Amino acid sequence: MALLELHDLAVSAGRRRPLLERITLTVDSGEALGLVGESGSGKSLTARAILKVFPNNSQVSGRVTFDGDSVLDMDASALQRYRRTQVAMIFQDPFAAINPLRSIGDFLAEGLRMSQGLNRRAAEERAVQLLDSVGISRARTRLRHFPHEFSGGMLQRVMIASALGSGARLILADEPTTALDVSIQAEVVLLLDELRRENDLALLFITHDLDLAVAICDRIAVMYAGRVVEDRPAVQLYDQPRHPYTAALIGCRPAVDERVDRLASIPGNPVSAATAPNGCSFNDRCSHAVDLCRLELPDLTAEAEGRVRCHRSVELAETLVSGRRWTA
Ligand SMILES: Nc1ncnc2c1ncn2[C@@H]1O[C@H](COP(=O)(O)OP(=O)(O)OP(=O)(O)O)[C@@H](O)[C@H]1O
Repeated sequence: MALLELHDLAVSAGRRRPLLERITLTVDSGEALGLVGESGSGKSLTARAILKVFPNNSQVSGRVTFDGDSVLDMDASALQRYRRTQVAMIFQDPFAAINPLRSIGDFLAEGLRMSQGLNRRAAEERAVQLLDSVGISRARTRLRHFPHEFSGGMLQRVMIASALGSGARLILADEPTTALDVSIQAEVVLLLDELRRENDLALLFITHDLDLAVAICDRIAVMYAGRVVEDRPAVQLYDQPRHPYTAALIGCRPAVDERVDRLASIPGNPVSAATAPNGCSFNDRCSHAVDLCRLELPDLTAEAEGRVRCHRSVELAETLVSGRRWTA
């Protein structure tokens, strides 16, 4: 049984079309799943659905199951326990996710008291250990510091420490390095990756950066306009994409060994589920689209060790751009 399972999840917020549609995904214990797609594709909504957080007045159908328990059926106290002890979220901007008026020590200790039931002294000792484990020196002194005395990278380390301390089995990381200085993004991602492996944690890693996802994830689900369009082992998906959108994401990355004057982009604009065309949502940007693609939404079907939502994926398999051509 998967640790986390989303089955046929749909979320509508009073619009003509659902914001999320037919989302079926699994994450096993200790597995890292990358959730990749352009802005507005529904990545963050999916992550929030795992915590049973939905837009106001939304209609929700389908299932979210964690370790066999239905998250959408949890009452308030079960939900609170689940959010405190089973799933930890790391957000894009750590400054926005932490109370600026409380010390780092108070922040960590409060989490530890609530999730682990530790008393004040034990929580402080554990907080020191946790800061050590995420590479923050002079940990005991640092506990008395306030968020504004930390850099973004350091504060994101604190968030990782807090996630580890909660005992969560699944970490939801929503673009955890986007708000950080480029020079420290890699450090934070590597730390998250290392600690996740050491502690055998599952990870849902949300990013628009396919390269990053391939580097640290076992599997990748690509989203487009509120739907999953490809979900396959990371290396296979990168080397031999089966959906034209995945191939387009790979194709518009700059080559490592090329001088880049201008970043390539996929022609057309990303669409949200609400504005997607009929049939395959990607059809108006896809150079391989045929009439069928404009008429009928393809199913997400089992293919190439994963699942792909494209009428033409099998016949295009040899044609689509591969990530390999960039890896000299
Ligand atoms: N509270 C809300 N009410 C109505 N629509 C919403 C709400 N939150 C998000 N949406 C819409 O749902 C779609 C998906 O949003 P989501 O934030 O999940 O995208 P994303 O893939 O995470 O994008 P980004 O990379 O920019 O964060 C967007 O079209 C967005 O406008």
